[in-house]
Amino acid sequence: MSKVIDGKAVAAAVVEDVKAASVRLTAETGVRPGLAVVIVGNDPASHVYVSSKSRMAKECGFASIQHTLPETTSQADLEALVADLNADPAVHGILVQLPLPRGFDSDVVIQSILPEKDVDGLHVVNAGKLMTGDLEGGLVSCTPAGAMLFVRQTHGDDLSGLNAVVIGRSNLFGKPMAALLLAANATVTIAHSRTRDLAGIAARADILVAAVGRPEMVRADWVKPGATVIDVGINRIDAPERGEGRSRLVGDVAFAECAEKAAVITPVPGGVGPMTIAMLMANTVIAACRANGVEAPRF
Ligand SMILES: Nc1nc2c(c(=O)[nH]1)N[C@@H](CN(C=O)c1ccc(C(=O)N[C@@H](CCC(=O)O)C(=O)O)cc1)CN2
Repeated sequence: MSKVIDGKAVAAAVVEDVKAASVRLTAETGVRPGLAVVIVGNDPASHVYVSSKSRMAKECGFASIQHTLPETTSQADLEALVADLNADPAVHGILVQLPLPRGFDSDVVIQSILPEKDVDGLHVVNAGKLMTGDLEGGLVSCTPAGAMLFVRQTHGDDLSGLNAVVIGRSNLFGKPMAALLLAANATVTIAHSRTRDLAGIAARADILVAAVGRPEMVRADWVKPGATVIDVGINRIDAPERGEGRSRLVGDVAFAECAEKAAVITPVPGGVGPMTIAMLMANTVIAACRANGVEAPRF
């Protein structure tokens, strides 16, 4: 049986470090880190995530400003809000919750955020810094940064000689995760829906990362004995065994059978998910430190 990573505990430890860095910054400069969280529309899951982000920001001692906009907001109005937040010196981090409602051009909105305030790490400047191995100069996307912390805690900072396979090639996760693994000297393969022999490629991975959004797609025969398996999927499936109309969360990995073969594995829920919000707090305090000429903490 493998070691199951407790994402909530790791996230809580990150948040403690963020709080300490926030206190230090305020003591040295009188500045409180400021995080602006923007949500458009009524998606219930997005509202839950945004409330958690705002609550966690307050816990970290940040000034947290939530902008809740109706679905009828125009692209121009959203971009105007981002421009105001860019110009506000009390705001060090700007987060636009994704997905935006149909009709918005998310990419244009994300690229309108100043790179130094892009605490989601999605601006092309931050993506470019990550791609060129400049991990300290930019801001790294939160979920991959969290998943990478698990990998570093398991294998150390140098992954030389290890094969890593990332299944999924999204800008939000797959590509930045692959870049982080590469920067740590892993031999990295990005696999996706058009990859031939996905199972065979996955089975060669010392570090297998699944981010495809397909419930329990990764089966035991995809896992190399002794591998580290990081599950980034969050899929809600019907659970009639829990009663009529009930559902449950599962990852992209068939947890029970894969745990028999892996040395280390993350659960869903309680694995990578909680790290997303913790690393957002980390990025915000980093951005606030940099904006005020104070050495930024490393996570
Ligand atoms: N602007 C962004 N939008 C979105 C991001 C993001 O990083 N930036 N990521 C996701 C949603 N997300 C945060 O925004 C997020 C997803 C999941 C969790 C989490 O803790 N999940 C729990 C389970 C929660 C549940 O019970 O439903 C877990 O895995 O344990 C936190 C944040 C898309 N949008």
